[in-house]
Amino acid sequence: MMDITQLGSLMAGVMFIAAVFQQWLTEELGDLLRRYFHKLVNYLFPDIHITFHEYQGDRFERSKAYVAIERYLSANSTDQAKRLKANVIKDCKSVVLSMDDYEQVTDEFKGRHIRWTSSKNIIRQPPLFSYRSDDEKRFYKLTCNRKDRDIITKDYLQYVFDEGEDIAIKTRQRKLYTNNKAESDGGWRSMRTMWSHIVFEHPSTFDTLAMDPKKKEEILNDLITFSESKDYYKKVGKSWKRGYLLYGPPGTGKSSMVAAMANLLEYDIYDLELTSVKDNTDLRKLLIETSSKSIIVIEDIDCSLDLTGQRKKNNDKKEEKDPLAKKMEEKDKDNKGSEVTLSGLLNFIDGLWSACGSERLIVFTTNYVEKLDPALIRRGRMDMHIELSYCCFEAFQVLAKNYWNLESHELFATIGRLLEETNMTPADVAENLMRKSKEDNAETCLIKLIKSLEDAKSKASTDAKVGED
Ligand SMILES: Nc1ncnc2c1ncn2[C@@H]1O[C@H](COP(=O)(O)OP(=O)(O)OP(=O)(O)O)[C@@H](O)[C@H]1O
Ligand SMILES: [Mg+2]
Repeated sequence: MMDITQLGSLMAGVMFIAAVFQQWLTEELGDLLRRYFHKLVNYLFPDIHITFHEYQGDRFERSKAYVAIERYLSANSTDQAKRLKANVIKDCKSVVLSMDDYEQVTDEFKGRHIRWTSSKNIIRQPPLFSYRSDDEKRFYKLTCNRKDRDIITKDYLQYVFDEGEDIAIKTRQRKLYTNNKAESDGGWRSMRTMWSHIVFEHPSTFDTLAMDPKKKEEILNDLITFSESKDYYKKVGKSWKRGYLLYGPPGTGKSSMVAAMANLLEYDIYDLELTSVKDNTDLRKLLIETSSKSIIVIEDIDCSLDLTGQRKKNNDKKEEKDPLAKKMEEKDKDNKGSEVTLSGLLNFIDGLWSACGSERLIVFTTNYVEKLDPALIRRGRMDMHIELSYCCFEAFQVLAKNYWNLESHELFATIGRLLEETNMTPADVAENLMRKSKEDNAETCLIKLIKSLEDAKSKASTDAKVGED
């Protein structure tokens, strides 16, 4: 027979086992129930929603994601929407349509369906201290199936953002920037941007550029390869930029080529006037403010600064200078107004800061390549050296086609011979071919050009004779 104590222990043991079993059952059951509950919710509500607000927090700037989505939807899905908003761009030259509030469009990505809705929240009481005066908060809502969540949030959204950025680049108005001396004078003014800009509209293209066709083809290929090599530059660990040195006599098309490059790749141009830059710090500030997809051009680099001299000066630093010479040097510096040094410029081109933007060309132009410090133009800094020279016959043919739509003419042979015998810049040839009065026609202009070439030839031979004497 069991005594009372043994019975009590047995009961306690049974109760303990029952409690453990009950807890296990609840957990298992709970898990099971939870799983079924989730399944039921997924079945009843299979979609997830992601919202993208136009403004995040109280920021003044529109959210980049929202703007990219807006552009993407404008380009791809507006034909589905019934109510559209019109945005006029490029000085009323084109209209971009975007879907109006509370419109809905659908999209498809790798077989998955996506729904986009444009919507807005009306804020009853706008915050007291807000940059924005509007009391409407717009947002886009993306709806997709829960099971597509990963592919949509990773691949699809990245695709939408990239497409949005591409559209922005294609539809933007390109700009020609220049650095303004007055803006970098210090004080409150230095807070403002140091670049000022106008709309960039230059008609020069590679088609209108008169030069040796082989060389032109080589430059075109180089530029196109560069613009398509984002991944390659990343792979080899180089920042995505390329330097071009354009050299040759005045009027051979250096500036025209910079414009043609910008038109080909749809880049902005930053025309950097080095003599207006106070010092290396300002040069770096200017660099930081430039955007990607741009050409930074320093024209007539040989005249911009005494860069080679500057280097020499640094080398003689240790020598004791006589006070008068020192004073003269300082005065000279004041007159020049710029303390940018060669090393500052080299840093600008390929120092660490130069990687702050990407897809950028740096172009130097000069009439005197031999005057430049070799450090400035070594390969890697100026990757391609392009000589623009006097007009050859092929270059003349391009100009004849541009100015008179002329492919051939009996006078072409004479012109070809004269161009071989004398040096004339494309600018001068173009000047002769230009229509200046109503009486001018292709033939009168060709005759005018022949006359100019003959004059130039006889002038060159008299100059040579004088030189010999
Ligand atoms: N290679 C060229 N092809 C077509 N047009 C040209 C060419 N070179 C010069 N021109 C014509 O001459 C004008 C002056 O040329 P551009 O300003 O490009 O010369 P540049 O080499 O930059 O001269 P500079 O060294 O004086 O700055 C251009 O507006 C263009 O009409
Ligand atoms: Mg020029």
